[in-house]
Amino acid sequence: METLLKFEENLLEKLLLKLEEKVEKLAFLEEKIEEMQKERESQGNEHLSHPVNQFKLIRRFSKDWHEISESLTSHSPESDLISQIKPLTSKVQDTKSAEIAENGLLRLQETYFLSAADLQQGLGEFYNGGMEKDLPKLTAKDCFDIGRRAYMNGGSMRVVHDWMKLTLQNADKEKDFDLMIDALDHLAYAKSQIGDQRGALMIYNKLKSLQPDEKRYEQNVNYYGRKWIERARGETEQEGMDHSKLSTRAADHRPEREETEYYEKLCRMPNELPEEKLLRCFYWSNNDHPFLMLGPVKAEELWDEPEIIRFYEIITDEELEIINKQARPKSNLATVQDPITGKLVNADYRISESAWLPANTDSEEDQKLRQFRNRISIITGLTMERAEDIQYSNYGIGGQYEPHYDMSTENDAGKFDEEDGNRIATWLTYLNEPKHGGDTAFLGPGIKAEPIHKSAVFWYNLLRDGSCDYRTRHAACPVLIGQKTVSNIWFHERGEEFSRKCLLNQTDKSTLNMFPDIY
Ligand SMILES: O=C(O)CCC(=O)C(=O)O
Ligand SMILES: [Fe+2]
Repeated sequence: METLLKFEENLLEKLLLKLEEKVEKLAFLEEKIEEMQKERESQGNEHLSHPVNQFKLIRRFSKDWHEISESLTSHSPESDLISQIKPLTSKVQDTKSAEIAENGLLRLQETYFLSAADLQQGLGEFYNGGMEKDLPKLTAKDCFDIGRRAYMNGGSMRVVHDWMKLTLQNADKEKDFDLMIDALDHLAYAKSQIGDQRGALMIYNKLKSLQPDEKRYEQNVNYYGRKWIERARGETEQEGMDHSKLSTRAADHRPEREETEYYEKLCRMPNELPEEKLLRCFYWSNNDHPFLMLGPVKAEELWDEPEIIRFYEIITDEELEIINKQARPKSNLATVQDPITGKLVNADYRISESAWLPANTDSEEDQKLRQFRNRISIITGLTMERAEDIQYSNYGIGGQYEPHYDMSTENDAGKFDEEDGNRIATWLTYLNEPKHGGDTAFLGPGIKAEPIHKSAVFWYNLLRDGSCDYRTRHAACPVLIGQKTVSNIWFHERGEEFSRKCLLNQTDKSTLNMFPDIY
């Protein structure tokens, strides 16, 4: 009996431990649910058009839902709920979506000259009349992770500094002591890098008093103390001064600085045309083509040399819907279960995703897409025979496309297929209209095309003698607010021998224009 009694005591102890564990887990889940519901409610009116909300949604899947799924797994590994959560959290983690989202916000900050506080406060200036309470805010941990990302990218320490300062202010309000220590540590380093040795010293002193066992703080106090004294005596130059502008890009992804700065400036500034520039707008029927005679297309010259033309209303709602419908499952997007239908649907949050639509079956949808292609062929006078399939792209947080040429240039290693020839022209359709940002910037003329819903821009990438037109270098500016989807069609040289005749003189203006004098 004594053994039995002892055994029972042991069992009770274990049961109690189990129970406590479960209660703790339940409390954790309850807290998570409350936190996430609160965050969802604070999304404000703008929901997913707001980059901060997009960022938060991705973070919930990479962090919160991951933790929930881990916690549930230890409760009941076979649960139905886990099988729904796991594939998505793993995909979000595998695709490094949280990192991409952090970089997206940093890119917006850099391009549009936003302060860390602008972003933290929910970009109020872009929401006319947007009430303060309707704007999504970044938490202390959000700020820390963004600042840490900037630090790991090896970008501007001024940016790291500002994010860490903001982290501190918010961690103080949220009473997150551990986070304050981490933020102070990074802030001190950033200060030392931007030449504020005294500031760094003061923070390390504070850290030393908070955590006396941490040897590194003591070493840093000594080091920065020495530096500061040397500087005060004029013995050393100010060290580690960060002269780089606001570069937040990862070191291995930093194209030519000068071009990047120019492109970012173009994105940031309003479109400006030289006063003397006379650009035309007109109805285009391509020399009274029977399809266009009664319904010519509204056209507008965005630039003349090289000629960049915008056509309005060139795609129907139905065609748009088909493109979206066909492209979504093809883009490499994570799938989630639709809570109403139970079917798997795509969660499109990625920075930029592309899909190719061959439109080569007998289905009604594909026939409609071929009709769209045919319309473009009639408008441009170019054949679709060698044109590429429709390419669909969807931009996410800070989604952009760095300056590039669409054609292969002399320097490209993998040249084009000789049978098709180079990409002679580009047709770029805007499938929707973001609220801010997302313009297509043309670096040659220094202008940009706003993404206007259902319009398209068209230009030739090659000169009349087949050589590259380097004035066509272009880029997609980061999307600040809203969503942007586009579709490209690239035409190739072969088959255009009669529609765009080859000339010996590439600079002959009268023949360079696609549209000879209209008037
Ligand atoms: O999305 C844009 O504005 C431009 C896209 C582009 O240049 C491309 O896909 O080649
Ligand atoms: Fe392009």
